[in-house]
Amino acid sequence: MTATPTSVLPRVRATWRDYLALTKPKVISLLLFTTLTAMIMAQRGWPGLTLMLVVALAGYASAGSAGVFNMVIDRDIDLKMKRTAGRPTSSGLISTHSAALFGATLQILSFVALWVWATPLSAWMSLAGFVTYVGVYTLWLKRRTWHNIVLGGAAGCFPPLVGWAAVTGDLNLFAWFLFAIIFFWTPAHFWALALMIKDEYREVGIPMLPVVHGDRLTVAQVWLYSIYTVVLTILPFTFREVSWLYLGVAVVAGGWLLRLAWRLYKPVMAGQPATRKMAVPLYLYSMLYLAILFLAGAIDRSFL
Ligand code: HEM
Ligand SMILES: CC(C)=CCC/C(C)=C/CC/C(C)=C/COP(=O)(O)OP(=O)(O)O
Repeated sequence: MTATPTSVLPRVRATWRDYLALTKPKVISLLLFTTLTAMIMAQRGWPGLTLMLVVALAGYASAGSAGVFNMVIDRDIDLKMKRTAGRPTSSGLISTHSAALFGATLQILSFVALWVWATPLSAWMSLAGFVTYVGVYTLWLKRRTWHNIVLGGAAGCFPPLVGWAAVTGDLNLFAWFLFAIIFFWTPAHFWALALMIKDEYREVGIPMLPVVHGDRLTVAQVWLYSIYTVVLTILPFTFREVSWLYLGVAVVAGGWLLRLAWRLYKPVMAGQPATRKMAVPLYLYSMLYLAILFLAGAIDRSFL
């Protein structure tokens, strides 16, 4: 009898890598970037290595915990989509019970760490992000309405508030601007992606905008939200919260966002179906754009 190579046997024991995968590390990297740069903006300089490390670890744990619960709740639909079928909660490699225990532990540790070593408000903001992602987006809206990512998208806006509150113990108008920038940015980020994977969403019955109202309304919404975003990013300059460096970056990087959104909008409005190739540039650039903008804000408020 010939032995079966171990690489083709189904795995029965989860490793730390599988638990790490439950936390959606790539998505969190950008969420955390907005948290840490918001801390620098709040401090108008370096807030200290210890506080940065505490917030980075606790922020990871909180957003990671949200990702874990999202994968527990959505394990049925995740299993039916190619992109997500291999998730440990869908494949059964990690049981619902173990995943929920892991997620709850992360959330409790994060809340306590932020409360004790940062500020209570930062702990509440992080919990609010968790509740919005798991409760409002995943449990309530995701399977019900195409507005899911607009309202539920507020979850991804909390990380800068966590960072700001960790430094100042408070939130001001500029901190809420950072929240609003991500709020208006999310549709361009997500609906560009939704156009790329609309067939998968259709098959599992998730009412994302391209599935329920088609490509034309989607690109029109993406175009409108891109305009709102760019206008909004310029406003802090008028309040003298930031100076010329940030303004220059916001205009140039925002101009590029509008260019890519327009290049998606124009052919689709002219009657062409939105293809994956048409949507990829905007989806990929959306992430770079947000990173550049927050980095520019941090540099501007530290040195100018
Ligand atoms: C409701 C709001 C949002 C929705 C529905 C959404 C949805 C998604 C989805 C489905 C992906 C594909 C990732 C994968 O296959 O694992 C993705 C990728 C990504 N998202 Fe979002 N997103 C949202 C908000 C955000 C926010 C606020 C950030 C950060 C500030 C963010 C950062 C990223 C990053 C960095 C990726 C790339 C991950 C990769 O390459 O695997 N997203 N998003
Ligand atoms: C401060 C704090 C705790 C914030 C947490 C917010 C958070 C994790 C936002 C990320 C948004 C995101 C990955 C949405 C994808 O969900 P999806 O279910 O549509 O994507 P999927 O199909 O890949 O699971």
